[in-house]
Amino acid sequence: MSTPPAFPASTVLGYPRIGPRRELKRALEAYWDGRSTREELDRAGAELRERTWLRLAELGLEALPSNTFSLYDHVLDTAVMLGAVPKRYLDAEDPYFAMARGTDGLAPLRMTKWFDTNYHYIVPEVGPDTAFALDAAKPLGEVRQARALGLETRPVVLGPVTFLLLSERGAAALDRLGDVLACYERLLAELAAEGVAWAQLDEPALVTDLGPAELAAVREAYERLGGAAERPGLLVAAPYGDLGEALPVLAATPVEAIGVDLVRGGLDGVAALAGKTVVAGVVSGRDVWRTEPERAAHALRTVRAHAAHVVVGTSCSLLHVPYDVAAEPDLDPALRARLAFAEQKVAEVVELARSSWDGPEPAAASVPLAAPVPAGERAPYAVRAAAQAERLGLPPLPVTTIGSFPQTGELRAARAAVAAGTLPEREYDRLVEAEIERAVRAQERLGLDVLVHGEPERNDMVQYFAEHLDGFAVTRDGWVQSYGSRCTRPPILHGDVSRPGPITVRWARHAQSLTDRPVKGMLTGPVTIVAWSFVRDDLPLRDVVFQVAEAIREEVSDLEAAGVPVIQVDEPALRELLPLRRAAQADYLEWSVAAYRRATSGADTATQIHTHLCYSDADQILAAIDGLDADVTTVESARSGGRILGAVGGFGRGLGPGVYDIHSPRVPGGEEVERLLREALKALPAGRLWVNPDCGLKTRTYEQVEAALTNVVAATRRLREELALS
Ligand SMILES: CN1c2c(nc(N)[nH]c2=O)NC[C@@H]1CNc1ccc(C(=O)N[C@@H](CCC(=O)N[C@@H](CCC(=O)N[C@@H](CCC(=O)O)C(=O)O)C(=O)O)C(=O)O)cc1
Ligand SMILES: N[C@@H](CCS)C(=O)O
Ligand SMILES: [Zn+2]
Repeated sequence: MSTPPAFPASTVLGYPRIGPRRELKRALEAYWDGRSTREELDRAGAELRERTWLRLAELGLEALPSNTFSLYDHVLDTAVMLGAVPKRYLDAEDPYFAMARGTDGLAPLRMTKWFDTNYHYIVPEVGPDTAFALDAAKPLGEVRQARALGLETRPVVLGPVTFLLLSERGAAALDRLGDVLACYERLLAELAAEGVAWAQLDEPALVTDLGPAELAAVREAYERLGGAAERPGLLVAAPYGDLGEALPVLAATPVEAIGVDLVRGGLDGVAALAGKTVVAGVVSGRDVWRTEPERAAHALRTVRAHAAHVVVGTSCSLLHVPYDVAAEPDLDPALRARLAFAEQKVAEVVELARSSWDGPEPAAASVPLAAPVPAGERAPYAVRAAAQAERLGLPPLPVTTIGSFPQTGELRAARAAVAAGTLPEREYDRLVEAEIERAVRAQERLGLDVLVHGEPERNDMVQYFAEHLDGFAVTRDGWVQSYGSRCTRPPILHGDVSRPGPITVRWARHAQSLTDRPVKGMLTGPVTIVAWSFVRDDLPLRDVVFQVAEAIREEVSDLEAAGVPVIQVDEPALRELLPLRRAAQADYLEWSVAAYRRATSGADTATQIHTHLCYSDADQILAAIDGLDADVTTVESARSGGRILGAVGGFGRGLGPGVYDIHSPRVPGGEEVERLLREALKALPAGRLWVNPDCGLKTRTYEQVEAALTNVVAATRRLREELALS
């Protein structure tokens, strides 16, 4: 191939795509509900892309990315582009959304966490029979759409090695590397024929620990793609950490440009970048803090000393940060002045690219050493189990839910009205109480054993707590995509955390007053609260987590004092924060488990502590989950094909592997639930098995939930009878 033109001076690796006012969410949900057509959905997507490119150009960004838009998920887009659509989806009315969400007769593909973020991707299935065949319509279409606006773009595609490593079979799927590379070669040829100057292949898997076979795959992939006769210039981007041992391997291939994360990754290996264009990721895509210009300039100077050409960029896609600080007039001005969302980060990239990078060396980072871990122990499990059995008197295979019941439009609108000052708080509280009663009565009717209040008062399981703790700020419109059309507004943890007063007690007490059955109080754990917030960086993360743990410990104590017999402390993000490199994992697991125990160990022997994990490969951290010492652990299992069951044999306490995939609008039949329960009974003694959905029910409707739980209870009763007879 001929030498590509010089890479322009500034770029970002990707951009938010949900829309500044969540326009994509509304367009998707209208299409799924049958209120709009596929053409209308596509038009909404096209408008969002157009707005993004025009705004990035207006902000002065020199190299614009394309194909960073997705209707649901970019990993799913890549599977479709490569023809990796499992046969069972081909006849669905809309195979793309059938894979993402399932249909009446068809379960969706698995969904799990994207590296150490709160974004979730759809896990591709790649088998020996997958008939790879390139369909480049999406990346080509976006290049053409931008060109019609007079803008040249750099298509961004997930790279072949990460695509295969993230697929169901993981590293074993590298046996299909040759066929996948043939598709990528064709893609690059089609992009070159279109006149594209540069393409970006994202390879975040390269910042994880790679063995010899995986490193050989990196070498093979980029030797082959770099050697392709017809192709654009190639930028291989490695966000979320340090390239480590993959850096010399990648640097030795003919790719012209490498994108390095200089916020999370260090500068130690930069000498290996000699002769390359380096997209220096000095502006963080993972936090909302302004970039320190001295630190960024220092990194840029260091890279310049080695690289052939330096481009100022972001550490990763800006997908993980909200659009615009200017949309947040309510934030305290002193805090606002410290913040940068996507628009501000683009402006920082542009400004750095225009500056000379001269200036003083930055002051050494001064994060204090972590404080010692406070301890806390409960009575041995056997003692607790006996006391709790006596107090609760539950049947075998107790049925419970994970906490949330459907969030209604009425509640959401009421919360918006309280914020706008058009609905008095007292009226809102009455509405919440009525909703709690509705959830409690539904659970009694359905025959559940441990009830929940349904979380109707919560906008989100993290934001709600942030709103009631000191040390946090929350945003009005700081939405970030979590999966598909679902978004969160991560709170900003900027000061010391403390609890001014009880947070959940009045709602739990109200629920318990309505029923004789035990009600489970519902709290979010310290790791998850911190993981799903943007966190101050002047303290070790573990100290911040322990501050939150102290606040949750106080809440546990107040719930107990109010007579709540079961308390669940959710930690769905425990796996998410696991460092990507093994060397750092043991330390993290030690302090994160200790923080959970600090939050829960004040509980009385007869108070049953539950925890819950979902959306991640919990089987990989089972020892740590055991270390949480919760009396009962509920985990996602239905959506992930029961893979957790293979690992739970030695698990010593109560366990509820989910039997209902709450992500999908589809309702599982009684036989399906019974089959999943039988599978669980092969892995666990009946005395330890709990019956529950994969996760909370807030994204579902009452109609779906009641139908599904009817089937769950019926299947459980059949098995209870069988167990009693045997
Ligand atoms: C369980 N999960 C969670 C994760 N992260 C979190 N922070 N929270 C979680 O629960 N990660 C892992 C999993 C899966 N991820 C998600 C993420 C998000 C949702 C979800 O359902 N999000 C809702 C938004 C929730 C919220 O903040 N609601 C507010 C505002 C509602 C709203 O849209 N208001 C309207 C006005 C009101 C109206 O008239 O309707 C508006 O602003 O325009 C609230 O309830 O008050 C979503 O819809 O995306 C689930 C799982
Ligand atoms: N208690 C929460 C946990 C979600 S991970 C819920 O039920 O929504
Ligand atoms: Zn969950």
